[in-house]
Amino acid sequence: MTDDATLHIRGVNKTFLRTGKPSVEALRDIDLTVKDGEFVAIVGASGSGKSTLLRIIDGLMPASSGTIAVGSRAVSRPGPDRAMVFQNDSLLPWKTVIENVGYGLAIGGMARAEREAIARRFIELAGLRGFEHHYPHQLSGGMRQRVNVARALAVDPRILLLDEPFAALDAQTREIMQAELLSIWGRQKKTVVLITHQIDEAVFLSDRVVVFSARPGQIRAEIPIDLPRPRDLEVKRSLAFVQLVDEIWKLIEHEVRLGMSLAVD
Ligand SMILES: Nc1ncnc2c1ncn2[C@@H]1O[C@H](COP(=O)(O)OP(=O)(O)OP(=O)(O)O)[C@@H](O)[C@H]1O
Repeated sequence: MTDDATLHIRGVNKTFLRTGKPSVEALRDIDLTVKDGEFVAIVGASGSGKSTLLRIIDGLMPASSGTIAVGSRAVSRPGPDRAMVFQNDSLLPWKTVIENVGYGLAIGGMARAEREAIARRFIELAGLRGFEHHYPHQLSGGMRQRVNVARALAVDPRILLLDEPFAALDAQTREIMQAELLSIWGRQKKTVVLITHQIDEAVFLSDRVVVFSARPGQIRAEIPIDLPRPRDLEVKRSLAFVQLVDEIWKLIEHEVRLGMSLAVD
């Protein structure tokens, strides 16, 4: 496996062909490099192809054209170097927390004792110590989403792909999760691509915010976020933070309005 976890997205296009209906051009000419250890957030109108791009990066779906590489290695299918966290928790309801967190390792063939030891480490990191043998239905939404994040981290991916991971949470839980994610990332230094509709979440977490145009998704702007790190929730009250959120909102507002008028049947 390559040591360099830089993500290279080159000339990616995606058009969905639909039987009996017009095709949908979702992505056009996406070129993006996410450096090893960098945290990049993607924001944009609904339907601008953000989730499609993440699925292509993860290898769940092929691009119509273009390439994805991690370091010098081209990727076209899911692999242990990338892990995805979805908006809705995707836990197995019949498995306990420790079994869910160790699930990716079990699939990889790791023996029980070893994978449980690793799972315990990530359960602890996610602040879930004491809940190892609970089932998903015994946890709150925020706790389930922490299990999802722990499960993604347990396979030790070089690249973490987060598709609106906190969208289903209430505002306070979301803020706590944002701070937790930052502290985990501060220790683990993964390459991260986060999709979010919350501009303040994008600014708070990332090194760079990429703004997508309305469909077909194209990169409209890239805004470096030069707020000092480590960041805590206090930074959200600073003038620099508010100005960045405002700048990005102005960029995206026009695209959001356009996106509303482009809904697909
Ligand atoms: N399997 C598919 N078949 C046909 N069209 C699709 C398919 N998946 C996505 N699309 C279309 O591609 C476009 C991009 O969808 P995508 O989910 O990537 O957007 P998004 O930016 O993630 O949206 P949101 O922010 O609402 O989640 C949309 O118009 C969507 O309807």
